[in-house]
Amino acid sequence: MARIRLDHIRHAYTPELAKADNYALREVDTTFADGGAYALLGPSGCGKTTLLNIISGLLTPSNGHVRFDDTDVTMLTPEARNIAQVFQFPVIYDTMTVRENLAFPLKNRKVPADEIQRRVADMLRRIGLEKKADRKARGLTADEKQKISLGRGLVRSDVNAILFDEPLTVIDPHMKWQLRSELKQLHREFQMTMVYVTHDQTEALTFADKVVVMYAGEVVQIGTPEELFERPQHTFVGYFIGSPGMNLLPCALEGGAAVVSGQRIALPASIGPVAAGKTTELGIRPEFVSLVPRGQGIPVQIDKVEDIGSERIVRARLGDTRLSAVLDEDREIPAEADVAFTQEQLNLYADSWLVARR
Ligand SMILES: Nc1ncnc2c1ncn2[C@@H]1O[C@H](COP(=O)(O)OP(=O)(O)OP(=O)(O)O)[C@@H](O)[C@H]1O
Repeated sequence: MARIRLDHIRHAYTPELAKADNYALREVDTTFADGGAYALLGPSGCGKTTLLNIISGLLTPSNGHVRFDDTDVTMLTPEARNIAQVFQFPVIYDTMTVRENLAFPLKNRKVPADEIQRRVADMLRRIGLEKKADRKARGLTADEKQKISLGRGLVRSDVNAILFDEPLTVIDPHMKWQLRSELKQLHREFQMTMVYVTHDQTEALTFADKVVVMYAGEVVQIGTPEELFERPQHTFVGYFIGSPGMNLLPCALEGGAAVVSGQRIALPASIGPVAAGKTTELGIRPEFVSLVPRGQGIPVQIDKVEDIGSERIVRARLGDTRLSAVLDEDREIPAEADVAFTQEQLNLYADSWLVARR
């Protein structure tokens, strides 16, 4: 497996788009560690597939270089890059049996027959198709065919990386969980470099060690699920990760406090200075907002309480600013309440980026 270096990558699909400064990837400069499991997460159109295709060699970037370890692969074809790919829809040979499909990439690489047999048997078990091993792929369901695609991607051990583009889209919801666990298990056992594109945060957070959050052609944060939850580097990450997302309250700064709709909220002393002229927002996860008796916190107007099983979401307004709180279901919710914030969990954003702590 290999370390993947994305060295100042930019991409515009046509020269005209480049001239108009309309880049699908505005600037990506990062390194994926050898043996890491990365998920590229972001909304439709943010550039995930473009970046994956640049890693695989299906696209050549307008600027920058791709390196696998110390080899510059920017101009190499996907075949020459020695990678495995799993796409959104099955790519298999319909006239071959399931077993033959799985053996195919190994035979191509001239792997010895006994090893092929062993690896294929292991993969059949992992994807749950042992009983259909000798059936032709043609007659199988879309779901089963996609499992074969996954198996074909995972069966080789000599690839530089395995790239997945929304591979579980056609898989039945109850099977998704099982296949995701199987992928994670394979990663643990064989430490493959995996890059997995998805717009589903559950999928990204459960699969990856590191989630690469993309927004408008840029990587806005790479972090563990905990890091993305606790210290979103950009307001988009706060909003996109978590359900409901982070509360973002437009604020002014005044002597160590944020002023939101006329109410002062003391900031942790460690939050660094902010240059004048920036647009500032206070970020707080709904999980760190609590309701306290009137007079003990900041007065809000409660609009709605939603029951979501073990928790309740309180929708409120602080002046004109909307705010959510997530509370345990057994917590009583007074008709009139103030809110209080866990101070350490307050994040300050200037022009959408997290203000560093000292
Ligand atoms: N062949 C193309 N020609 C021109 N523009 C393109 C082309 N493919 C993608 N784009 C544009 O590049 C941007 C990034 O697209 P990309 O498919 O990489 O996003 P994505 O995050 O993978 O989205 P999705 O989840 O919908 O697949 C979008 O604005 C898209 O419209």
